[in-house]
Amino acid sequence: MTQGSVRPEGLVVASHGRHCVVEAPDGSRRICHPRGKKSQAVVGDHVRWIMPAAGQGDEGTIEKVLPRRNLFYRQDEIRTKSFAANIDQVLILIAADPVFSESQLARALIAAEASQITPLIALNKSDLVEPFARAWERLLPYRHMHHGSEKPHYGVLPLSLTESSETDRAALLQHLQGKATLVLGPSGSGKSTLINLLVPGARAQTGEISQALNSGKHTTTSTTWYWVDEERQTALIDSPGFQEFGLHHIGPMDLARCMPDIGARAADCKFYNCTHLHEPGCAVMAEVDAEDSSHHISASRYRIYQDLFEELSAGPRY
Ligand SMILES: Nc1nc2c(ncn2[C@@H]2O[C@H](COP(=O)(O)OP(=O)(O)OP(=O)(O)O)[C@@H](O)[C@H]2O)c(=O)[nH]1
Ligand SMILES: [Zn+2]
Repeated sequence: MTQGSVRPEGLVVASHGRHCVVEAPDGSRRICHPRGKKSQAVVGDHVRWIMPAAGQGDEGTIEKVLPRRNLFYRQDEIRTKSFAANIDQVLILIAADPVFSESQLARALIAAEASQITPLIALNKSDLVEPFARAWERLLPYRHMHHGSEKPHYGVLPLSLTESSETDRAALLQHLQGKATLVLGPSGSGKSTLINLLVPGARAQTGEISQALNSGKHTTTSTTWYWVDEERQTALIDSPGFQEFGLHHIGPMDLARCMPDIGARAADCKFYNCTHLHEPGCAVMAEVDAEDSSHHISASRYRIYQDLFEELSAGPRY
């Protein structure tokens, strides 16, 4: 068998099962297979790859996945699912309608903290006045979360992607410029609207890729990388899987560290190994719904902490 030619570093821009699409520095794209388990790549990976030799088809081979700066993933009791590698931030897109799940939002934020990736929250559909006011109110603990410094811990951005699309496009671009941003959000929050606003023709691109990957079958790729600009400096990564956000890779005792409002108080607990569930002298419990305190922890945030602590402490069910 003749050897194919080794190509310069490539970027994985889509994945479907074991197949993926690799983009060369010149922008050309090709379907690739991993050579073995170790070369199994995810979207955002930089890879060393080989083009097929003449007469050996047109699919390339991934030889090596280069070291990752980070990997954003979720984990349930059985398996790990990767969203993407080497990303700069996670944009969590929720909306005034459908009503968002605070628990899902908290889970995504915890996963981002655990991977040390900056999250940004955007609340869409500000044109739906009353539902928006309610949702904005529910985001109060997130808008006001501080961790020592004056600057809020999380950016929270109001948007109306359909009603004031041009203004919001500009506002969003300020946050996205020069970065690779993973977009996550529940169904109906406006992810497709957002991607089509920033990447005209995204739909067509996805269609082509999924068609190539599945040789014509109408299934969508699981994760896709889109360039926003021609210079290929700003990217959006679209990925499903927000609904079942397992956090089994996080130990219960690491949970407080990944919830900044709770973590900020934990150092003042009487016991160094306080679980903040029942201990005397717990500084966290003292702040739950404390009306006139700057260290206020909302009742809903504390309930999410309790539930997650229990979930992450439980052994495997099988
Ligand atoms: N009123 C209002 N509707 C919006 C806004 N942005 C998006 N929508 C509508 O919300 C609906 C859902 O938007 P999509 O972009 O399809 O949502 P999605 O997150 O991609 O949903 P899935 O494909 O199910 O994951 C569509 O009917 C949009 O037109 C907005 O700012 N205001
Ligand atoms: Zn405590």
